[in-house]
Amino acid sequence: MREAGRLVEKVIEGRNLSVVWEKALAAHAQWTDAERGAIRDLAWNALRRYGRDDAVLVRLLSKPLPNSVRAVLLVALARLESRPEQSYVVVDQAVEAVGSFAPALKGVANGLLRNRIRRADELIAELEEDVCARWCHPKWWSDRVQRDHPQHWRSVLQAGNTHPPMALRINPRRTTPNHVLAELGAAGLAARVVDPGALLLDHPVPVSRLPGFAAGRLSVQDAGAQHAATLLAARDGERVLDACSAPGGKTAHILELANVDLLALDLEPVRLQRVRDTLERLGLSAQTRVADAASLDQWWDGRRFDRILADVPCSASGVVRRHPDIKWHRRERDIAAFAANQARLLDALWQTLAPGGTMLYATCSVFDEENGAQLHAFCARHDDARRLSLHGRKEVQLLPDAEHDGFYYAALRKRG
Ligand SMILES: C[S@@+](CC[C@H](N)C(=O)[O-])C[C@H]1O[C@@H](n2cnc3c(N)ncnc32)[C@H](O)[C@@H]1O
Repeated sequence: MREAGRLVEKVIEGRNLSVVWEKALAAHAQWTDAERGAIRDLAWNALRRYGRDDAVLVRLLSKPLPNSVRAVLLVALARLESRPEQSYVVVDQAVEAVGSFAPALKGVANGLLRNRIRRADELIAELEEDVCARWCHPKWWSDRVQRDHPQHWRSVLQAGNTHPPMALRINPRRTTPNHVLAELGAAGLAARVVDPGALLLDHPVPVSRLPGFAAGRLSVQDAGAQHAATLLAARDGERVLDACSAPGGKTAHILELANVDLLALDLEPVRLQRVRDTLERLGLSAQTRVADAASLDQWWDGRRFDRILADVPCSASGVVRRHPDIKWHRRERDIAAFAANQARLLDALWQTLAPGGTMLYATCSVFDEENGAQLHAFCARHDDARRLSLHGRKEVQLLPDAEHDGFYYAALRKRG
């Protein structure tokens, strides 16, 4: 609980969860897979529920506590919710964790958690009126989801607070779904096919337990993300641009499905190296280049592409259960900044698309400003752009659920 508390403490002080997690892993190479999994679960769950449990702390504390103690209490409050049958064990663990670095505050921690157990019903009733506490999302965020998805806003917010599913992508160049299902079964891992080439594990496991991963027979990729390569539908011999490619899941999928000449760009050198590593593991090849995709003079040689995947940086509001710190760090004004950058990328990339070519626009957002409204504005600016139908619709908005994360896709054809 102390280690999970350290992660939560850094996040409430404004740090990025993925970065602090990578650093913690590097500093504790001795942690076993089970320890890593347990610490990760505790910290991620606490951050998914932060809006609610922070409101509980506000109600139960009479004076402020150091962030280190608050963080352990947040971990313990989330645990009390998920394991009510172990409530007194949770209290003991939390008190011991606080005692290890702030012995004078053990009593406060103990009293607060026992108070939370005693007053559970009363607190639930009080928090019902507080939107942030009720939905565990900032109010501006839940208001926006409600406005953009009036039919489904509750399920979107609820999905954002759950443990995400773990999906696998089969590399058809090396194996088949049936073969992978058999290999997983032999390793004691139950899974089912959810889309052609996509399997959903019944229970997430560390990658090291996946048979065939190192040999490149499969990859971990959300089932919703796997729509990108199939919707792009690149054909053998085409010239393809993956404009924002890192860490490379979609790049690899495109290359698994067709023999194309692919250029993968990304702004971040460290992230682009992950694309190269992934391609090597899977036995695939592409040109890779560090560049700002919108600055054509940095990277474009003037030869146009038949297909472009623009999987642009976005709010990540469709994958928030995987990155729960995002909910608390984003500000509403960030969404307009993302949308402006997306428009800049789209306008630049459009120039590099061949007449008759296709650009697939993708985000992992559920906010309309980055999705439908973005495409609407793009088409108003470019009279040589025509929306292509995707599965009979002008766009695909996947909302997060038990099988996949939230993604948005729209395809544009350039007049020939
Ligand atoms: C949504 S992620 C891409 C995920 C990737 N397509 C995949 O499936 O693995 C967006 C990526 O865009 C990169 N990026 C952000 N701004 C960029 C820019 N101006 N030009 C190129 N890449 C950019 C980020 O570094 C990040 O890796």
